[in-house]
Parts: sequence; structure tokens; C-alpha cells
Amino acid sequence: MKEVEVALLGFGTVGSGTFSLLQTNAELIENRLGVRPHVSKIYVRNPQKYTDVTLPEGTVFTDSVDDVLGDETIRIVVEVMGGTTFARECVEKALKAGKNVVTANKDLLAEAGPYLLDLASKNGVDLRYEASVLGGIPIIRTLYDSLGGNKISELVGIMNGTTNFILSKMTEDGSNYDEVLAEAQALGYAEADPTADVEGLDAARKLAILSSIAFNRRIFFEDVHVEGITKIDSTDIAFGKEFGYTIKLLGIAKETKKGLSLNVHPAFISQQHPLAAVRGSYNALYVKGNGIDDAMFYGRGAGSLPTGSSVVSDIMEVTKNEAAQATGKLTPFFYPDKNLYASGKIESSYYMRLLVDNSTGVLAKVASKLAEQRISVQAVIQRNEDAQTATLAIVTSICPRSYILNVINAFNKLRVVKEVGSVIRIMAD
Ligand SMILES: NC(=O)C1=CN([C@@H]2O[C@H](COP(=O)(O)OP(=O)(O)OC[C@H]3O[C@@H](n4cnc5c(N)ncnc54)[C@H](OP(=O)(O)O)[C@@H]3O)[C@@H](O)[C@H]2O)C=CC1
Ligand SMILES: N[C@@H](CC=O)C(=O)O
Ligand code: NA
Repeated sequence: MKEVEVALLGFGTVGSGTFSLLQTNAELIENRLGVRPHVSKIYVRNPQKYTDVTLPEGTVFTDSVDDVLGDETIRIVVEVMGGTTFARECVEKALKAGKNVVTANKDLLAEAGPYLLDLASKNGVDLRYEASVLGGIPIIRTLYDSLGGNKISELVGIMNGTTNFILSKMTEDGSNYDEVLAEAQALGYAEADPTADVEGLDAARKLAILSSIAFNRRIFFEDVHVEGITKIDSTDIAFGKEFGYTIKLLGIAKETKKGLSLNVHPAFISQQHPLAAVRGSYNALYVKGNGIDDAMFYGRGAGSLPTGSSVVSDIMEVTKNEAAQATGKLTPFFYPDKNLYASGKIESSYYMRLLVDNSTGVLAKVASKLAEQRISVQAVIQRNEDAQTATLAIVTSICPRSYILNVINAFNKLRVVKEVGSVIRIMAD
């Protein structure tokens, strides 16, 4: 039996899912490839943690990364540890040693992807990262290859499983934010530090990676304007429902004549919008191209086996390239100027929740501040909290984000406004 030697760096959610799929589908994979990917070494810092794992003969845990990177028989190094310091060191060493690398690490790709891809090419090896974006959904290769003949104008997606799981549970079951986050962590969806999920950083990294491919630019994490979901509360979700909206954390990249805008933020979308039906740990990406028109890709965005499925597909792709002596042959990109469009200029309508004095004339005062910024009110719900206080939930007309920032300043100075609770964009259908 012909084998290609593979090593895993990491055996957590993704590493174990990858290993399990390689074992379960070994025969099928070998039949399709003509070669069997064989995991000979698994690097972890603390092998004692894995004493309950039974490895087949020929596979060992090691706590020495040099034992992996210095092993000449290993052709594919799978980096599934996470982080950008040690992981980057390992990936660079592996590429320089002439080994192919498969990684699920979006933090690393969004920070140094173009550099590492160049390094791989220089060393005649592959660097593949299908698992880094949208977990199990095959989207990297789809954008590179299947949609390669399209000029892409728009990407809109739900790119983080943890936050979609949290928002879905809060919306559907009225669950408490902290409890659902703990559940997402227990299910292996969340990052080691879940701040990356809930503050939108993870989605921003994924948007940067996808946009680099879709728009042929060197896009990094810093290029994306980010807002997370930590300020969303059940009151907003309930008002949203009354207005006919569902809340989602969206990644949006749009190319217009004015430039490329890159944003991650929570948004209300119509309950009829296809993305509204994407629930739990599922992700989806809507792509607009000048050939395909509209397409939507849907599947599990996080979790052990779904993400392992993408890692295994990359291992198979690299194995095929090795057999064809075609590794390191990705055509170099031509990167035009980034020409980013400032997010303050982007127009949409907004939902605003204000805590106000419960007295006559308050609504008129609030409306006049909006009018001063050339913003009109499309819909409003007033809920009396007690004799002194009322909540106003407002849907505004379409305006640039900078107008909304101005009106928030004006509200903060208005005596009848006790608090500006939340401000959430509303995405047009
Ligand atoms: N979980 C998911 O659904 C998805 C995760 N990803 C990405 O995949 C990567 C792995 O994630 P996941 O499997 O969830 O992570 P886990 O925390 O579950 O696993 C990390 C593994 O790496 C080992 N490890 C070895 N060295 C290090 C190190 N220096 N720092 C951290 N871990 C180390 C850990 O073992 P030990 O502690 O013994 O060293 C552990 O086995 C990350 O880049 C993540 O962003 C991508 C898509 C989906
Ligand atoms: N933490 C991430 C894991 C997959 O990329 C998520 O929740 O989507
Ligand atoms: Na993917």
C-alpha cells in the first residue's frame, strides 16, 4: 500500500476530527487517491492529557515539535493548534523544510497569509487552508477555482458558528447569553479565547481571507471594520421581531466604483431573507458574481468532524499535487491597489433603542434631532417602563453611518434621553 506521511500539530476539536475522519474513511480516501494518508506523529504539549485516546499502531503522540519538523518522511504538516506565534514558527519551518502545510488557522492567515503563500511557492510546496473559513463549507477552493472566471462584487455571510449559535438560541428559546456561550464552548465551536468570536474578530479574519481571494487584493484583518455582538440584548431581539427582523452577525464585503468596503457587524435582516434561516452553528455565504449572478453556500461553520472534513480535503488535494509533482504551483496573483471605502460612508437604515423620559413631547424632541441630521423615522414602538421612563425603538430612513454617529452625540446631550441603548444596522433585502 502506497502511503503519504502526515503529522498533526494539535489534537483538539479539529485535530481529533481530522484524525477520526481519516480513520473512518481510510479505504474510501485511498480508493479515490491511490495513496493512503497515514498520520505517523501527533504533536501536543502535554501527551498526558490524551491517555484515554487509543492510537493505531504506527501513530504516536510526541511533545517534541522538532521530532515532527525534522522528520524527512513527513510530507504534510497539519497545523491545528491555533495562535499566531508558535503556530507561525512551525508553519514557516515546515515550509522551509520543503513540507506541505494544511492549516485551519484563520488568525495566522489573516495576519500573514500572503507572505506565507509566497513562502510556500518559493519552497515548491503547498499551503492549504480550506478549514480556516466557514469550517466544513468548501468555500476557499470554490472562490479560487469554481468561481475563478467571475468578477465578484459582493460577499455577505454568517461567518462565525459560535455567535450564530448564541444569537439563534437567544432568539428562539430566549436563552441567556452567558449560558449559551458556555454551551458553544463545550461543543468545541468557540475559539480558545471566545472574545475573538463574540467581538467579531474571528468573522473579520475570515472576511479578510475570503476577500483576498474574491477581490484579488492583499487584505488583512486590520482592513476590516469590526463590531461584535456583546452589546446585543434580548430587548433588541424582541423589538426586532416586532419589526419583522432577525438578528445576525454578518461579514460584508462590497466592491463598488467608490472602492471596496469590508465590515463585520450585527445586523437586522428580514425574517424572509435566506440568511435568516441559517441557525445554530451553521454558516452561509452569499456571493454575487458577474457570471454566476447569485449563489449561496451553506453548511456547518464549526465543530470537530465538519472542520475535519475540510482539513482532510486539503490533505487529499496536496497528496494529488505531490503525485503530479505540482505542489507550489499556485499561479501568482496580481494585486491591484486596495482602494478601501470608509465604513462611515456606507448607507443603511438603522434600529435605535433609547431610554427616555416618559413625558409628553419627548418623541417630537427625538424626531427633531433626527431631522437635523436629515434622518427620518420609518417606524417607532414606544413601551412605557414606569411612570418616569419609556423605551423608544426606532427604525430610521437610509443614511450614512456618520449621520447616525452624529445623532447619537446629539441624543447624549438631550436631557430627555436617559440612555442610547443599542444601535443596529438594518440590511436591505
Ligand atoms: N473548533 C472549531 O470548530 C474550528 C477551529 N478552527 C481553528 O482550528 C485551530 C484549532 O482549533 P481547536 O481544535 O478548536 O483548538 P483546541 O484548543 O481544541 O486544540 C488545540 C490543540 O493544539 C495543541 N497544542 C499544541 N501546542 C499548542 C500551542 N502552542 N498552543 C495551543 N495549542 C497547542 C493542544 O494540545 P495541548 O494543550 O496538549 O498542547 C490541542 O490538542 C485554531 O486555529 C482554530 O481557530 C477552525 C475552524 C473551526
Ligand atoms: N470559533 C469559530 C470556529 C470556526 O471557525 C466559530 O465559531 O465559527
Ligand atoms: Na471551509
